[in-house]
Amino acid sequence: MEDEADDAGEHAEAIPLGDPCLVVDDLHIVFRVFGGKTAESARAQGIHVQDAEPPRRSLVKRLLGAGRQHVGAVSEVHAVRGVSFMARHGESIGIVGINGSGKSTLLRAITGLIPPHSGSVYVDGEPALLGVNAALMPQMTGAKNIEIGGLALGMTPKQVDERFDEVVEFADIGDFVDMPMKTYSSGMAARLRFAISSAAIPDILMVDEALATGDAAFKARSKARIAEVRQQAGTVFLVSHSISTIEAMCTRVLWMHQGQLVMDGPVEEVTAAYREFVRAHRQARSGGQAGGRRRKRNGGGGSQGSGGRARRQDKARAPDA
Ligand SMILES: Nc1ncnc2c1ncn2[C@@H]1O[C@H](COP(=O)(O)OP(=O)(O)OP(=O)(O)O)[C@@H](O)[C@H]1O
Repeated sequence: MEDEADDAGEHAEAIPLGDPCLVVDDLHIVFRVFGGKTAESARAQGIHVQDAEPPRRSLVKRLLGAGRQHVGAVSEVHAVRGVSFMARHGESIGIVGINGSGKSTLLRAITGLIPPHSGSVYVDGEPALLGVNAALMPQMTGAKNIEIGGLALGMTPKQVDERFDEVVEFADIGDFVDMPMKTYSSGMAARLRFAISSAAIPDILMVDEALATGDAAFKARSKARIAEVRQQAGTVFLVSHSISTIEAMCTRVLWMHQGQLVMDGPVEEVTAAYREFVRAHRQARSGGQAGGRRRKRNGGGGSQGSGGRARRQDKARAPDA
């Protein structure tokens, strides 16, 4: 969680809301992960992982594979767990949550990039979304990606042509537009994704961390573009670790934790609760890490003296526990 001085104190303007444009009903997203290590590290982060049934193999495959060692386990990462909410035309909805809480997965599921394991996503109209982590081609130039991305969003070749210069200017990538995207910094790529995905004023605009990568001028342009989308009855979803950006650009906030929606409400209410949670989470983690480092030093054959110091620290911390 970061606070950006540029945004601090700003608030998104409330506009009259339209009819529902999106209903997410008891949505579950499950990823199959091959390899035991991934499951272990995910579990260590508090992510809900369960061992999956091994896939049924055909007789031929079983015979060919006979004698081979089974490498790693198949596990399932339950990334989104029973999420339900409704969004209306004109809303600007922020999604907050610590790393791995399921924010991007939820957005990708709304765009239709990931099929639900169970539950449903209903969208009013055809969602013309380039989506989160949009599949722009790293080996192609920015120019080619603007063309392909624009067409994928439903623009005609003429419209792509007309908006080309505006997209380049918005993304502020200058001459890099003629370079392959793999040469871009992550900030440049994120700005270009945002510029392409918002060029056609989509019904639903998904913004995943793109705003964290720009300077104050890019943020101001993005804010104006988001306002334009909302004015034209579009809906905006914004994932950001910057609470002040969420406060400046959103009218409602969803808080995800371990794949679940733990809070959905007005900006001030949710961000206040989330700030408090993050502070406590950080304190718990820094306490845990300090303990971990201490244990490692002692375990590494440290002198009697350092072990003594560690024990005294533990005693001093005991009343807090
Ligand atoms: N393609 C995938 N295959 C397997 N697991 C995945 C995949 N994509 C995401 N996950 C897992 O799903 C969980 C949710 O990930 P997600 O990227 O949605 O979280 P996030 O809240 O957006 O995180 P961050 O803030 O770090 O971007 C994580 O445990 C992640 O490891």
